[in-house]
Amino acid sequence: MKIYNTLTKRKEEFRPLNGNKVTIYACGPTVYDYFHVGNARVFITFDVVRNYLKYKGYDVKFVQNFTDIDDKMIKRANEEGITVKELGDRFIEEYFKDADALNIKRADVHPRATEHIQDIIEFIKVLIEKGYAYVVDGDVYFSAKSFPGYGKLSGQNLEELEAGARVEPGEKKRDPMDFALWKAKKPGEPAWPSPWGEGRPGWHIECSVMAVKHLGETIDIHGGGPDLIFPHHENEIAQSEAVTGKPFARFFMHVGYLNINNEKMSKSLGNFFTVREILKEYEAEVLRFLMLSSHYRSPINFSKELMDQSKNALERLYTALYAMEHLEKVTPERPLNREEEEYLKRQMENKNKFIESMDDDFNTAGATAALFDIVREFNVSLNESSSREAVQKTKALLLELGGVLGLFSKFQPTLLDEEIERMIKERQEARKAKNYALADKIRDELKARGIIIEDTPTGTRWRRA
Ligand SMILES: Nc1ncnc2c1ncn2[C@@H]1O[C@H](COP(=O)(O)OP(=O)(O)OP(=O)(O)O)[C@@H](O)[C@H]1O
Ligand SMILES: [Zn+2]
Repeated sequence: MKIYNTLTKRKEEFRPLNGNKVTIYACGPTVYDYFHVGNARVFITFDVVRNYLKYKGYDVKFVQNFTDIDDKMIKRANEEGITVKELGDRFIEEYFKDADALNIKRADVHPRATEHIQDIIEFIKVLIEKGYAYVVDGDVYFSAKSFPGYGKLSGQNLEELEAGARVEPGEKKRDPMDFALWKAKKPGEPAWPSPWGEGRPGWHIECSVMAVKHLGETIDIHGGGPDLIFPHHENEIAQSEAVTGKPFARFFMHVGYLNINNEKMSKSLGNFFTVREILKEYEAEVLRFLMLSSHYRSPINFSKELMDQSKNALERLYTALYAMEHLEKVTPERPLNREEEEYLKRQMENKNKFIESMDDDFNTAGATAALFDIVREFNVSLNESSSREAVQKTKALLLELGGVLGLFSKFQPTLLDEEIERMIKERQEARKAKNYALADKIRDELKARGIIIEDTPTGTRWRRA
């Protein structure tokens, strides 16, 4: 399969470094607020990348960090009158709520910067010993010019970079291109002891340290949003390769911008929707589907119209799934006839189309188109007199491929009457035992599956919505 590599600016054949193992590190959120739809694009993209590599049989280890100490964290914690730790704990919890709703699975490791301070200090010590970093009044800076490959990711040379660089007030670096590894404590800021005095780590160093610690000196795939190419990932490369002397990441993947009115959705511009807001109006899967309908590197111009289009498209897929579910119950169990065998061959071609699309730099737009081809083929070819096997195989195929994209999490096979009765009995027992949380959960689950229950003085009654 091929992946577009920002390092070489072209699609390259992907093979893992170590046999069947694939290591992926994605830069995660700064946890000072709910995440917005632009951030969600990155998380959903890497969730799909990971799913697909697993589907292909790779043994994937995926790490996504939480940046839980930086200027934004400190500012927000002060505004709210809480500690940076409390702020981080709160928004990590909120991150998981939205991620769960969007069916973004947990990473194998979600390291937090503040839990790696000692590792960061050790890493910086090596950089100083090797002559890549220097100390000024309790700050430590990385000297960009000391690292020969500096600029290789963003494709800029030192002169171009120098023209864009400046020294911010309060920074004591020798050269405008240098960047902070360690920042001396300022009044009112959280700080940790270090050989250079109390302070806190810079942003770039945390990812270098956590990636190497959890995934090894060379990782297969490193990624994030488009604004991370420079300086964040450029700096990560410099720090990591200066320490290890090995290539840091073999492939860099960068997601395209999610825009609104053709401008980057961002907190600082104020033109953003949080995922939490969107979920009040739409099923989470609609947002996920919207992201998948474009190639991950193409820009997306987010709008209500686009959400509505995605909603309709997703509904078409669900309608087909429920039609398959129905046919599966009423069709005769008999061997496939010739036409049905031909039909299943055409569906296998659609499956191949899905795989070819995904093999081509995770082209989810092509992959979702293949799902619609499967549905179209089903709609014209099968009916109540078709062989049950043909229906079952179609449904299994659609669920398998949709599952790779993280879709159809809301698909629930229809409940039989006796299953409903059994769940109602369980709920009654839970209520008797005063386990109201479980009782409500059962009621909600029934509701999600289209069963309405009513408690009456003579017992609980139910009906299908
Ligand atoms: N509009 C966007 N489109 C695509 N990716 C984005 C967008 N905005 C942020 N990202 C990405 O989301 C991830 C999480 O970033 P982070 O939490 O630092 O964002 P942020 O700084 O809060 O966002 P903002 O850019 O809105 O200030 C990063 O990989 C970042 O590149
Ligand atoms: Zn990072």
